[in-house]
Amino acid sequence: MDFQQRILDHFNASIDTKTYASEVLPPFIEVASQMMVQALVNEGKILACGNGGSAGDSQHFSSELLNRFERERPSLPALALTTDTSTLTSIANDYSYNEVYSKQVRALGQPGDVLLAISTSGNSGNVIQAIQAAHDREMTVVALTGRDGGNMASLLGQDDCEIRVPATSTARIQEVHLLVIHCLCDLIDEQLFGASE
Ligand SMILES: O=C(CO)[C@@H](O)[C@H](O)[C@H](O)[C@H](O)COP(=O)(O)O
Ligand SMILES: [Zn+2]
Repeated sequence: MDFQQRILDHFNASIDTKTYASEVLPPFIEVASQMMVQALVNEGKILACGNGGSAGDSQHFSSELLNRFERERPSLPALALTTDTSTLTSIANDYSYNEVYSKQVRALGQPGDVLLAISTSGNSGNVIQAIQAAHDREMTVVALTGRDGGNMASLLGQDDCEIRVPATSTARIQEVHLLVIHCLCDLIDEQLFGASE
């Protein structure tokens, strides 16, 4: 096995996916950033959820709002619903794993908040139910998806925004999701705190 070539194959596939995504995603990323800025300006917050690597992305996003991205600025209200193991395990144990995020959204979400729903397949049941709960709470949804958008895509309304990575590999989709998250953080700072040098 030629591991050097295998590594290069990963790098090249990731580069190709990002190049293709750069041709289709920027307008959706801008809209999503505007949705988030509107929530923050109106004293709202952003909740984030996903599974596996997307749980990590949820926490990556919330930490960059709560702490900072690349500039000194006040903390911004964001919360990853993926971290409280007592809450997650009790809901999964007492009800269903599909409800681990939706029950938190129903408790924490307020009208005007945004849910960042992350799923490479668009078919994770707990993320789907989180979207339904967000709509019930009069929240809007930014969906980070891939493939054909899955069942999440058909749940989204005209006030929501889907950022769908044009790829099928979970790893390649996630690599673009992280770039999208950093674009969102940058655009939020630019709109809230002025153009950077
Ligand atoms: O990170 C990876 C694969 O790269 C995995 O942990 C992946 O996140 C898990 O299989 C998730 O359960 C996939 O869920 P989803 O992205 O389809 O919603
Ligand atoms: Zn991964």
